[in-house]
Amino acid sequence: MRVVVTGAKGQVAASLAELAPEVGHELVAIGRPELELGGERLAIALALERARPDVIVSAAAYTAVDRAEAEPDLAFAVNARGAGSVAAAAAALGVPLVHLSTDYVFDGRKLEPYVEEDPVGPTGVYGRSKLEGEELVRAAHHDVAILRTAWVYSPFGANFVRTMLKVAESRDQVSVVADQYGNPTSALDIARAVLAIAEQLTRSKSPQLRGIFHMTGSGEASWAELADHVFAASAALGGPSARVHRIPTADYPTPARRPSNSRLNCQRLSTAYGVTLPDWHQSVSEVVRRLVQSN
Ligand SMILES: NC(=O)C1=CN([C@@H]2O[C@H](COP(=O)(O)OP(=O)(O)OC[C@H]3O[C@@H](n4cnc5c(N)ncnc54)[C@H](O)[C@@H]3O)[C@@H](O)[C@H]2O)C=CC1
Repeated sequence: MRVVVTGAKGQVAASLAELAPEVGHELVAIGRPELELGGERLAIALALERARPDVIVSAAAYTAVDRAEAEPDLAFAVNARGAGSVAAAAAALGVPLVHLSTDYVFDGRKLEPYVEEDPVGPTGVYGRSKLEGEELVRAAHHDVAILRTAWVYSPFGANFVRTMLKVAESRDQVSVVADQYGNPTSALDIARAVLAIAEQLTRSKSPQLRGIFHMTGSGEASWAELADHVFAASAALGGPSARVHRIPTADYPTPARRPSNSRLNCQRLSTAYGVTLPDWHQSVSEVVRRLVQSN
């Protein structure tokens, strides 16, 4: 299977590039300048056509949640119209599309984990732009699995786990928000799941495999609990660690308001695809091991 992923250096794209050859798939990652999601629809279509995909994974996005509040036009150009253009290109090529979306389409007021049918209500520009992306993707192509994931970390790029390890190199204590709950998700696990999903999409036309699916690491955490585990795993390997000082969201004001509960229920994915991501503790330990040992 020849998998074409958008966003050459993103966490998910980099994880796919690492894994695909190991499991016998060809991976072509295309990023800027060849593929500019804020650019013309025709240019996006031509770049994807040249890559000759059997399946397209739409992983590139404007992911700077706080900066998006000051750059809504760019966030919507990339996450909404750009995503729609990728879907239109997949439709024109007659290939399935795996599109990544986010837990931040929800407002966080539900007390239980969100299911796919729950009403959406993004609290910021990033979430709104990704939600419009979902809608434009579905309007452009029927052969699509939209995967909403969350709290992504990996050995690559910018993410919370890497930030914690970096901060602990110079500080004994770090203040971390303790009243937002979600599902930490390793991009390495996303990559494995995306390939399994893409394989099934290329083989079967079943409507059960199409639509929106929640896909996160198993288990839930607050940011403070995640930080605790990062430091415990790192300390066990002789890496940097710090004490976690728990603070409420109110003490850590950010331009974008984040949902206090963005936990996702992933049952639908498991039923349709037989795919369940590993427990987050285990996956965080693996990423921390790689980061500490590469230092
Ligand atoms: N990082 C996270 O915590 C979460 C991410 N997601 C979604 O998962 C997907 C993958 O996320 P990550 O790999 O973490 O993202 P990332 O931020 O690591 O990578 C995004 C990639 O998109 C590229 N990109 C940005 N603007 C572009 C443009 N105008 N044209 C072409 N490429 C552009 C960047 O260069 C980068 O390679 C995204 O759709 C994101 O919205 C969903 C929930 C949480």
